[in-house]
This record gives sequence, C-alpha cells and structure tokens, in this order.
Amino acid sequence: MTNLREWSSTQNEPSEQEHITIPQNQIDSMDKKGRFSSYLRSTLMGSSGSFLSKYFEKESLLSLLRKGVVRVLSVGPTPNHIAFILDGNRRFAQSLNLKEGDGHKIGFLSLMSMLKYCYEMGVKYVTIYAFSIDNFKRKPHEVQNLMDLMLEKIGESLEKESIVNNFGIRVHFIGNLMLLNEQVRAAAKKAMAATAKNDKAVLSICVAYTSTDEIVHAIQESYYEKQEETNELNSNDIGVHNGFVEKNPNDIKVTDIERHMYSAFAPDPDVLIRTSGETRLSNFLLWQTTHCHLYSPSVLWPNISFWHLVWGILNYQKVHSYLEKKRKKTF
Ligand SMILES: CC(C)=CCC/C(C)=C/CC/C(C)=C/COP(=O)(O)OP(=O)(O)O
Repeated sequence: MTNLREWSSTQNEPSEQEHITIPQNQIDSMDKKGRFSSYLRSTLMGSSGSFLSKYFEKESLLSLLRKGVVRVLSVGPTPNHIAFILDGNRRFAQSLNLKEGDGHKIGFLSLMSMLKYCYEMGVKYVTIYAFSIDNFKRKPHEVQNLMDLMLEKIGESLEKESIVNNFGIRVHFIGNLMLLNEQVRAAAKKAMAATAKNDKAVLSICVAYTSTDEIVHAIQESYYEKQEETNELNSNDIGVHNGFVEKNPNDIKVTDIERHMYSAFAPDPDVLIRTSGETRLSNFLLWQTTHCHLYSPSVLWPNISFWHLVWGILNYQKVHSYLEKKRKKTF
C-alpha cells in the first residue's frame, strides 16, 4: 500500500483553484466577526456553491478528512514553526473585479483557516508578514484601509469566541511599532498584554517590519548594552597581555544580536510559505531562515487551502534530515 508521503512524490503540487466569481454583496455581507455567508464559504472551499443544502454535511466530511490527513502527517516530523508571506491579495481582488481592499478582507479569512490548520497539526509557532515598512509607500488610502482592517481584527481577536482564545495563542507584534499610528499601536500592545499568559501556541505578526530594520535594531541594542558594560570595566583588563592582543570581552557577538532580535522568543522557522509563486524573501526573516524550507505555491493568498499547507509540510518532511544535518554542522 502506498502511504501519503510516497504518493505525494508522484503527484504535482495542488493547483490553483479555478477563478471563482464572488458577488460583491456577499463580501459586503461579512459580519463584524469576519464570518462569511455560507454561500461564500462554500464557494471559497471549492464547491460550485450550488448545493448549499449539503454545506454542513460537506463541512463535517472535510473536517474528518483533514483529521485523517493530519494523523498521517504526524508520523513524520511536524514543523515547530511555520512562517507565511501573504502575497497576492490585491491581485486576487483585481482578478475578480472586487473592490480594492476586499482581497485583504478575504485574505484575512484565509489566514484564520491557516492558523487553525497549523495549530491543529501541532505547529506551535506561526509568524506572518502582515505589513512591511516598504508597504508604507503604497497609496495613502490603501495603507489606511489595511490599518483599519488590522485595527478591527485585532479588536475581534480578543473576543471570547476568537481563534486566539480557542487555541490559547500568545500574540506578539513584531517590527518598528513606532511607525504605526497611535490607535493600531495601542491595539497591538493591548493584544500582547491580554494574551501574555497564553502558552499553547504563539502567533507573531510582523507589522512595520523588515528584516534589515530588525537586524539594525538588534545591533544598536547590543551596542548600547556593551557600552554600559564597557564603562564598568577597568581599562587595564583589556588590551595587550603577554604580547597578545586580547579580544575585548565586550565585543558584540552573534549571540548578543540574536538576543536582541524582535523575534528572539521564537525558534527559527522550519518552513516558509510564500504564495503567488514568488521565491524572494522580500526582507522577511533573513537572519532566521538559513535552514528553512521555502515553499512557494503559485496560488494567490486568499485561495490558499489546507492542501497547500499539507504539501508544504510533506516537502519539508522529505528534506528534514538533510536540513537537520546542515543545521548541526553550523554549530
Ligand atoms: C489583522 C491582520 C494580521 C491582517 C492581515 C491581513 C492581510 C491579508 C495582510 C496582507 C498585507 C500585504 C501587504 C500583503 C502583500 O501584498 P498584497 O497581497 O497586498 O498585494 P499583491 O497582490 O500586490 O501581492
């Protein structure tokens, strides 16, 4: 009998769903909790949308199927940390003639599904690239729309029935938060404080983030720390001793920089999934991805499905022992 992993090596990656048509009124009908009408949900799940009566039946069958697949996957190594670059939301909206900004609203729902699947699979850490420092260069109303969406969703994430509370997720906002407007910054801080005691899973949301900014910030922090320590040191303790130039014990080391990274609390990601077929890292987690498996399905972010995640993990499992060897060799 062929197991899932063997079978996968004979298959192509999940294809992009056929383009679907979502009536504008369905998007507008998204209620405050971010729920879609059942029609849109079933449409996004890949059905024709015409057999609404079978929706719940189909939903429970899918959930059973998902559970089965997760069990098979759990035979192999489960990634501890998955990072996502949510690419293609605007292109998705354009391709369906949706209002500007609707791509991101639907993208947010895909994000919720992905988080649920990841945490159900036992992935403890998820990191997402929600807004880069470069994204501030977009048209002002586009930036504003994204900030409004974030504000709304951060607020909802603290409600009792949210995914954050259901999975016991600790939320971190990572990046140069001073670049955010006051409202979003305050909401982000509130969410971090409110979830600080959650310990089942961790979600890092990179906003106003670039990797180069994170690295510069960490070097600066290390420098200030060392400066303080150096001031306390007796100048006779360093310099030339017995003909050898001794290294200043307060020189900045790689471990110092790592300690001061915004993302220092999380292990390096095992898998990075970037949608829309792009294979660039776009200044995301450059320091942390040396031994990370990159998977870039051609699907646009709002169309990402459970099967793309499964495919990404199966591919990671195939290269896992090689990556582990590489990782060990660098220490
Ligand atoms: C609360 C919260 C975390 C919300 C996040 C919502 C979300 C889906 C954010 C993605 C933002 C973004 C700038 C994606 C990249 O380009 P693009 O997808 O805008 O456009 P593209 O089609 O040009 O790649």
